[in-house]
Amino acid sequence: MAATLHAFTNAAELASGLADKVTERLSAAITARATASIAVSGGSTPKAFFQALSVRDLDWSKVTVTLVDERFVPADNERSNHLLVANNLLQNKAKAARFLPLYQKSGSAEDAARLATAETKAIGNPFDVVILGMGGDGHTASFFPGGSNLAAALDPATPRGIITMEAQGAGEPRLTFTFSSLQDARLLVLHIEGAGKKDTLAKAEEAGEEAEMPIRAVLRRAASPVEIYWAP
Ligand SMILES: O=C1O[C@H](COP(=O)(O)O)[C@@H](O)[C@H](O)[C@H]1O
Repeated sequence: MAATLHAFTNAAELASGLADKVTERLSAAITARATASIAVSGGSTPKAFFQALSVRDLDWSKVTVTLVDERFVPADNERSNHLLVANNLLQNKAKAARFLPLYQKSGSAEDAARLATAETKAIGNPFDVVILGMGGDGHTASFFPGGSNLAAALDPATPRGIITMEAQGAGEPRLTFTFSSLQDARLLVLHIEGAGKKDTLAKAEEAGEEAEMPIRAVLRRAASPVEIYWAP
């Protein structure tokens, strides 16, 4: 499915423009189905967007928020994506939203993935909105080059749900929604910032193995069009 690039002059304009787009889609979902769902990424990029979205007018009590991926760490760990979302998105008007974490207190990441898959089933398919990020190595969600479960995570036949991932560039073991869970979102966004990420995107758009740059799976095979939000 073709991708569309939405280029902004700076990060603040992007945060506001993306918050407007997401608000519109979540509102439409509430009107159509009385509920709305959004899965967001962690990392350093989405903070300003989260803050902009948190003050938007919306019936947040009808919105379920979850994560595209998470580190296998509790929510008080400074590297937790849950912590980032709690501090920046689940504030202001968005405090009323329901949050479903991927991290579960359990003996192993595999057990946590099973529990999180069961917990998040209630959200319903497909997600109304998915916001992906991308690392400089071409990973998205926790689909890391060289990842322990990369082939399964990217296989369209792998069911919706959460899978574990370990990889050299990942730090802690990860929990990530599978490709099949994310690729048909009603609004599928790739949010990237900076010249370096634009260069990474250009490289990903060239011929090459998906396993080398897993973002290629999304760019090439997602059922939904990919809306790329970028600012320098
Ligand atoms: O590890 C992760 O990194 C990517 C990109 O993060 P950024 O710091 O370069 O913005 C992110 O999309 C993913 O959710 C996160 O777990």
